[in-house]
Amino acid sequence: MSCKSTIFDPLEWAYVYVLAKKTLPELSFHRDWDAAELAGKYAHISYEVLKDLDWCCPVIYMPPFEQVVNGSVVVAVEGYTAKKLYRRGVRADVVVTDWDFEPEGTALGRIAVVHAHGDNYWRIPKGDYVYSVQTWPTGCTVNFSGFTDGDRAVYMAYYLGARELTISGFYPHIPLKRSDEIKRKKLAVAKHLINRVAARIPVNLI
Ligand SMILES: Nc1ncnc2c1ncn2[C@@H]1O[C@H](COP(=O)(O)OP(=O)(O)OP(=O)(O)O)[C@@H](O)[C@H]1O
Ligand SMILES: Nc1nc2c(c(=O)[nH]1)N=C(CO)CN2
Repeated sequence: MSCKSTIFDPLEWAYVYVLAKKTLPELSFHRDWDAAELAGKYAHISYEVLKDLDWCCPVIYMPPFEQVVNGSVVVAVEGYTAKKLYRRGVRADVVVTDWDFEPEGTALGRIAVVHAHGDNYWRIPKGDYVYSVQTWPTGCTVNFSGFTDGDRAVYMAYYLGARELTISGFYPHIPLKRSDEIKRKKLAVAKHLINRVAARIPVNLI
């Protein structure tokens, strides 16, 4: 398989990145490029493996999800969610993760999309993963836009051809894992970005 770096919509990414930096100046964006370079060295699988799936109408499961519904692709946001789906008898087709919420659950999915950023790149493993970045992509990495795992999964589905999508469990008012100012601001960014995609295709929130 050919392996080239890909960015779907540089203008959208520029919008997202400005928004994220303005909202969350406490994060280490100055190390995002180091993260992308490392991911570029790790990456040997193109995001194109994702094109083998039928993206017409995916379901994206966020960590607090309750309902399981039919869809053409099952996307789990974080290993935690892949585990939760597995316990309900569902295998994730894709796990979108920045490797910090029960990452061992990533192995339960078929394809993992591992995000490298300036506050995690020393923790992400080298493996048979698709690597996403939040800089101009390098090596075999991909920039889908989006920021947190949840909204990045939504952008990914949109760019891979979703004509409509369902999100199960996006409850930003009930933060999981921890509830601090950074988490609340990240979830507010996620909500804003999901709404941007929802202006382009129908997004059902359940
Ligand atoms: N109520 C919720 N609580 C937590 N995450 C949610 C919720 N609803 C949706 N999500 C999505 O699930 C992802 C969970 O990832 P995780 O809890 O690891 O946080 P994160 O965004 O990686 O931030 P941090 O690394 O600072 O904890 C979030 O990025 C967000 O997109
Ligand atoms: N530099 C940096 N980038 C990120 C971070 C983070 O903590 N630091 N968290 C994200 C997902 O929530 C997405 N991108």
